[in-house]
Amino acid sequence: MRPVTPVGIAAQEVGLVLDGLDAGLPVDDDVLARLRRAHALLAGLDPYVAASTSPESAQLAELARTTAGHRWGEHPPGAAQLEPEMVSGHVEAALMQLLVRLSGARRVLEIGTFTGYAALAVAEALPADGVVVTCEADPRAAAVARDAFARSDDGDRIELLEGPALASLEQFGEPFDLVFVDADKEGYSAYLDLLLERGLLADGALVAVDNTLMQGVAYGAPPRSEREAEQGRVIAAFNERVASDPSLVQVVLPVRDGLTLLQRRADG
Ligand SMILES: C[S@@+](CC[C@H](N)C(=O)[O-])C[C@H]1O[C@@H](n2cnc3c(N)ncnc32)[C@H](O)[C@@H]1O
Repeated sequence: MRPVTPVGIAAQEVGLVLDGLDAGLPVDDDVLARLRRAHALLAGLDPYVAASTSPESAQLAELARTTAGHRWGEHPPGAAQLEPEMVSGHVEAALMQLLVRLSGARRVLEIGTFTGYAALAVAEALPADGVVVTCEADPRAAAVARDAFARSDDGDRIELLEGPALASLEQFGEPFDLVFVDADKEGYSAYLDLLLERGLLADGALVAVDNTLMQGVAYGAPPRSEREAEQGRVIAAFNERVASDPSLVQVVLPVRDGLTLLQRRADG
């Protein structure tokens, strides 16, 4: 079957170039044309997806700017390095907003707030009596998010719990309609177990899990650091656990760094 996706076509072009180079063929105009096509296919993808997606609100655009410009400085011992690239951002948050509206969710849980972009996006899409509970371990990120929520008309629908998410989850009693898992990758399996075992998922609840492609390392792309290799192994193990659980149905969307949508089977 010939590839039909932009990424698949780009991979085929680069593969043909590599085959030629392995066979000792020269870098001629045909090779350069294939590389240029592959580059155009890949480089244009994210900007085109963003440009074709509904624009973010003014308050989300402002939070995106604040996040991009924030200087986190030295991280305290034991805390992870925070960086602007952690933000979920426009396209992924637009998808979360659509999921809120499609599912009719009223109670949403986010694990991993960072500066609050997705929480604020979800709050925008929730009905007036909806609530998003968001968990953040790092006080520096929580402070930026709290400030953004305080300045927003949608902020009164957001409850920010500061501290390790696992401890917060253990205190919840009421189930959620939609959960966005976007914190430490090592915790993903424990979060899912807890959600399932403690009855924190309402009937038909949807769980969206971020970074399930882990920059390609999850499916075998060579890692650029030992940290990346470890994160790739953790996410690959999580993906296997989800795929081998007959009580779940799931789809992995290649949105941003991969977003898995999963649900307990109705008869599971
Ligand atoms: C990728 S960012 C989240 C991005 C956010 N969802 C957004 O929409 O912009 C991951 C966040 O999870 C937080 N985090 C890491 N481990 C955590 C834990 N055990 N409990 C709660 N938050 C944690 C990090 O401090 C970081 O702010």
